[in-house]
Amino acid sequence: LKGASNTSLPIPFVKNGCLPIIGHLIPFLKDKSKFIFECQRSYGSRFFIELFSQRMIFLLDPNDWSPVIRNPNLSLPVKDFGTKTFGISRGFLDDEPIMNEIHRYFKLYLQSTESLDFLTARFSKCVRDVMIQDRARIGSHVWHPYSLLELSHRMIFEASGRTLFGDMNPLLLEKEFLLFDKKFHYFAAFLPDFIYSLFLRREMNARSSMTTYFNAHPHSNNESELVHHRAKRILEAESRQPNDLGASHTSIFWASVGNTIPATFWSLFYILRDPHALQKINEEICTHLPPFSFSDPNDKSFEFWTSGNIAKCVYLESAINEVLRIKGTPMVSRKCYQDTQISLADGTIIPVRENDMISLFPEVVHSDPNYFPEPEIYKFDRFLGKTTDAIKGLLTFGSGKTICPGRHFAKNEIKICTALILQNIDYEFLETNMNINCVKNRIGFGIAPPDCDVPIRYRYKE
Ligand code: HEM
Repeated sequence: LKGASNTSLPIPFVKNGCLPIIGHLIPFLKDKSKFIFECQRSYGSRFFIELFSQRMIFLLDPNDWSPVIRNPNLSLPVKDFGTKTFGISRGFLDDEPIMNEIHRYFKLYLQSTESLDFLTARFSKCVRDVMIQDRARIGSHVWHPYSLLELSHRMIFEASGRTLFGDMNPLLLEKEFLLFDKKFHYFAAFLPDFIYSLFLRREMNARSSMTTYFNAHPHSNNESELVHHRAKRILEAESRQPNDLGASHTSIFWASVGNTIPATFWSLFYILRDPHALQKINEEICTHLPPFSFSDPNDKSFEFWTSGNIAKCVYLESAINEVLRIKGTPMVSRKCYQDTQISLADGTIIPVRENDMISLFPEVVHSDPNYFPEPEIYKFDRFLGKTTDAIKGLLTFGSGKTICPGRHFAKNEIKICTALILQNIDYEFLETNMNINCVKNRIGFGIAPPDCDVPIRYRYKE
């Protein structure tokens, strides 16, 4: 075993499932959750594995997380994501001044109260527009057979694309997005290049089509400030290669919908089946968020759908946080960019080499009864009065300097879709007692979609 001779770490090397050259790649890609929990049972909360020649050190005890998050030599492998996952050139990603500026834009244009309110109201309007079109297509008060994931996709995909990118038609990219998204876990696993060109050619082509589209349309009318300033800065950069703008837009496009669609699915899946949650959430939506008119083109009710008013829906907030806990299974990965050491909670010091990866796996905490009593049960009011940022161990959006900058917008998107569906749509589940799990190989990248869709029928209320 290659890794065994490498052991200079004071923590065990996992022997199960390790093959020559590729190391633990197969069990890791197949079902991360199962593999990590099995390793935890055999080796405790600290162990390491190998993926090709890279060491991946797992620290599953949340008491060990803060020295990792705070260590300046460890950070989210943004450059690997950029190149391997989205095809951005390495030279461009190495341009520190540009990258720092773009990072600043994330804070400024996704998180400031003014920008967040603008994006939130615009997103509400865009979902309303999608609903108006949909209602015109299927008619009002006519039952339409569909499925819950499709409905979540339909409500989020176009509205989110238009909110960020302005007057473009996101549906032109839908087929390519779905192809790429289905195999996203391979792109985010940073595999050797030949694997992509040999086995994932269709998905590579789909990604290229999105890049080409965005290269040809760097700006659109009514684009968000984030997209506007980012595109402008990228176009000015001397380090930029021809595809970098399109690839960077593709990365934001994916980031903005790749997790929000499954999160909305799970939110509806749990809330719609819980009469008590439905009653409480319906009451507060009715009080704080004005319904819109399907017939009045000048209706401006979406302007009241601000972050402030949405935040008044405290049961909805708690219900969404509970979805983020029960289905939020990211792997918070930090790459080591310079040899360093980490001093863990019990005083153990771990030497970490350049190129090692440290992984925290919040699902271990999200499903720990010491943190969340009866963790397997969805309790819509579990987080009443608490915010996700304040809850120790709930790391659905990552942590530290690179914590997801879109998290407040993402939560508003999920809430808006859920609220608008409750306000405007009657629905019925066509099958009860379905046993639905997450797509296993998507675990580790945020919120995994369901492994099968849930048949429903819906109709617009009169
Ligand atoms: C439910 C939805 C979402 C989930 C679960 C999610 C989760 C995450 C996670 C886990 C990270 C890595 C953080 C880290 O390891 O420190 C991340 C990064 C990021 N997310 Fe999100 N995200 C969501 C929605 C969004 C949205 C709507 C946007 C943009 C509009 C967005 C933009 C980004 C960006 C730009 C980064 C990279 C940050 C950096 O380079 O520092 N995300 N997200």
